[in-house]
Amino acid sequence: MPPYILSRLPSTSLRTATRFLSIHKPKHMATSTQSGILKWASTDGEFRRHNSSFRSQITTEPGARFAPEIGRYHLYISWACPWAHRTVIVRAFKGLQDVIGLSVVDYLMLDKGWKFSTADETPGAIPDTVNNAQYIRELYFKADPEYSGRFTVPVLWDKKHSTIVNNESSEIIRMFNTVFDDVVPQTRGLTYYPEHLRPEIDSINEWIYDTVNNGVYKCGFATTQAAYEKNVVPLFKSLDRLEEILSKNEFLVANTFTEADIRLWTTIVRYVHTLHPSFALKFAYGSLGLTCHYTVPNSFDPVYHGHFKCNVKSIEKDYPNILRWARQVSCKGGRWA
Ligand SMILES: N[C@@H](CCC(=O)N[C@@H](CS)C(=O)NCC(=O)O)C(=O)O
Repeated sequence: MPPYILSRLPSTSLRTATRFLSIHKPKHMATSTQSGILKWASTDGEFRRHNSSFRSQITTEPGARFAPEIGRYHLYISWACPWAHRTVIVRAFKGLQDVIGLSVVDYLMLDKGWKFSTADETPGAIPDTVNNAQYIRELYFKADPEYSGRFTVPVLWDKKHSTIVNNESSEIIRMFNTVFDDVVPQTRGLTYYPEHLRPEIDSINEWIYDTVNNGVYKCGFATTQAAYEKNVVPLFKSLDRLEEILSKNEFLVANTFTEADIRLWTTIVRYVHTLHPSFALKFAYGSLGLTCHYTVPNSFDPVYHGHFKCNVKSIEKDYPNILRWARQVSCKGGRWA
């Protein structure tokens, strides 16, 4: 096993992180010897996210190729994925469970990428009853035989044209937010992207995406000390900034619960060991009619703090307002289900 990259920490603030660390890089993290689908970093050691390839929209415009219809679309997610997690939350908040089908891949991703399992093999998994695929990659090739990008979740599938509509979570949540309003009148007008707050939401999303949502990946998948340090500092600056915002506000934008909260929450919830499982499971998942089996009580997904080594500070100990907000968002899930 290669020596753990943080053993060469230069600055005092970063050095404090070592008290949280194990001394070896976890096996699943990218190394320069990894190849193929599990190779995350570029040759300079930095993780660079690829743009999502399928960017069509479901719209209510007359003659639209992808029109909102009950039972026509299917969402593929992984419970392990914060991007996919956003989409399944908005699907639930907007009451779309009976409108858009759901498949959940196995939590484990190996050489062929995300795989489907039965619930007996992996609790929480929901096989692909639409395409009968064994791996997510099959959907990409069905939609485009020449596809050469990554095989990511979420995937929003159109059964009518047998193709992928969109595989970009930020766009999928925007569609779910409004486009089915005529077919699900019960949640019409319930919006997580209110018009008057859009500039503020867009602006906060932008830096949170770069330094927090994607920032944790840039730290976790870095294969050099330099690449790690370049990204861990902005990540914690942003967490400090969020702590300040949340010390004065209930939610991120205008004291209103918006998509900015949902987008941040799915990252933070993977960060915190002590967001009590009853909040996360019962409120955020259970009462939404969903079950999250990949977490177990008392070890709430420690992926970023532990595996990704984003551990200069701890949310539990150093960010009381982010923790308070994260718990509150979990409760919102229950109230709105
Ligand atoms: N831009 C995409 C990113 C999705 C993404 O990166 N998903 C990860 C899981 S968290 C994935 O499926 N990765 C598989 C791979 O890159 O091979 C989105 O926001 O929807």
